[in-house]
Amino acid sequence: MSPSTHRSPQDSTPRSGLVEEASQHGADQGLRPAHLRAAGVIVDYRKPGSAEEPGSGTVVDRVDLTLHKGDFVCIVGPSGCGKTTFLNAVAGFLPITGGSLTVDGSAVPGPGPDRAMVFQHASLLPWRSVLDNVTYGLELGKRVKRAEARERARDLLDLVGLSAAADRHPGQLSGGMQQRVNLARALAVEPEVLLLDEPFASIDAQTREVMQVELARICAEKSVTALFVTHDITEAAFLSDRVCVFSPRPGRIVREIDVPLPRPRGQEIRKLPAFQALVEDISDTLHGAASGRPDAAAANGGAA
Ligand SMILES: Nc1ncnc2c1ncn2[C@@H]1O[C@H](COP(=O)(O)OP(=O)(O)OP(=O)(O)O)[C@@H](O)[C@H]1O
Repeated sequence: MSPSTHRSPQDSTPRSGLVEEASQHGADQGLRPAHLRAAGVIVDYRKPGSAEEPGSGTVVDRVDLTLHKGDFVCIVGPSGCGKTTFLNAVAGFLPITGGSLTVDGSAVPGPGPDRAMVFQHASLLPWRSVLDNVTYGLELGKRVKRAEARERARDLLDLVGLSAAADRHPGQLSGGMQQRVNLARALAVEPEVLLLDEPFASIDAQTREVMQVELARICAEKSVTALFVTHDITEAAFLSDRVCVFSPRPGRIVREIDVPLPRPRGQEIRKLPAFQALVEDISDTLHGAASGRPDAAAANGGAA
């Protein structure tokens, strides 16, 4: 049997016995309050009053997604399907056109310190030291005294393995090190939810695998709730508690795939047959979704 279960919000037709497992999962999760909830979220880029046909600018289409405290969820989907758009809406950078987005039951009014975003490119301030880059967000918020901010930044640099680089400048760091600083900077504001948009996409494959282990460890240690967008199926399988597969634009969740692999996860997990079966299952679903046959792919994957 596949190591995963599946859930397809747009299709309530039972496809296999695994639907019962998914329902059980839902019932278990239902005992915990939702932390981040997207309910019927629509994002449409069409300008108000535009002569374009209604719906022509729809990029995200009725996305339902619930994350509980400490969940790690990855979003995968074809290029241009709306993954970044959805993440930006959760961050509050973009208004939603329909549905609702809540954190701990309160509507997301716009950007806020409860949600921090890590982008693909580290965009550190080159004239500031590594330590001062990490304290930057805290200085902007002005809620933390300087001494406390520096102490917190030192703890975070320790967590990401960069204590020795605190006084260096970004230009003196490798891409992987810069992205570690970026992560420490995002964690410094102690966000409720960490949003990550392909943060390791421009890092070499070997460093990337190390960073994945580190990120999983850090999120577990800090009980961070994480929503992570990636094109890399192996990365999604390694990091996630659940993988959400989006359809081509307009992006909808065609399937949520549970990842029942134990934690903590080390590099050795990649060699497990269960891991490889999971990667294949996600891949089949993604290719099915991209070719417009998400249900066929989901049924095959779920019943394998
Ligand atoms: N500001 C904007 N105004 C109008 N359309 C936009 C805007 N930003 C993005 N789009 C369109 O929305 C769609 C989804 O873009 P988005 O970047 O969210 O996709 P994605 O799934 O993250 O893509 P990729 O995987 O290639 O990064 C694309 O067709 C894109 O052209």
